[in-house]
Amino acid sequence: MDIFDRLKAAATPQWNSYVDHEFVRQMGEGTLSEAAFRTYLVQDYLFLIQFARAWALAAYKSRRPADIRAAQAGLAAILDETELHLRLCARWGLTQADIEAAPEHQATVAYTRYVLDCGAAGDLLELHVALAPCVIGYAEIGRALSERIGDLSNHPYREWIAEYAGEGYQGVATAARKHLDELAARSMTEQRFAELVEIFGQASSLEADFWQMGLASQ
Ligand SMILES: Cc1ncc(CO)c(N)n1
Repeated sequence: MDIFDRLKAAATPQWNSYVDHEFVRQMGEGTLSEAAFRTYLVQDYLFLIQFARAWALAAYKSRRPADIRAAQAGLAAILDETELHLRLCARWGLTQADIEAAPEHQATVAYTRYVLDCGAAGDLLELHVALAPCVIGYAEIGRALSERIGDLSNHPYREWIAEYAGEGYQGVATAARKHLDELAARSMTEQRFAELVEIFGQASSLEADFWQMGLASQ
């Protein structure tokens, strides 16, 4: 078991509330309303801007070049991801300026500032644990949806699912998971594990709240 599997096993209810959320189920079935998806996607763009800052903070908190590179890769992936959001929002006539002018929802503020605070108050391991549900979780969700659906060609959420199930994103998540494991092997003591489970569980619950924000908006 790597550290990610251990964290997941120790925070199973929070993890499941995130990856098995009703929003994810409806998206997979193609029944999710466009209004819910649109609210989610605009907020997710704002979320990604703050998460880019969190990955940049990970670079700042790194002493080793290998850790700086890992943070650089995470930051680049987050910025690339925003292209998907801008492309999909453009179809609704929303420009980048429109999206950036949207007020942040409380769920967006809560999750992003929680992670940034883990990075400000904690060490690099705490920050990466707070970041883990995001990148590794979406890779799991995307892959599970894509495997269940099979042929995505007529699916209303094909672009979103293909993005996270795609090789590029899967590779980023695999690298993040490996890096987290190396970092834990280097700097985690067993006494600290319970604290890290707290952080991982909290971040997973905030992910679930983020989906809920989309559902509640329709
Ligand atoms: C809320 C949220 N979590 C994770 C990801 C994956 O980067 C995302 N785009 N949005």
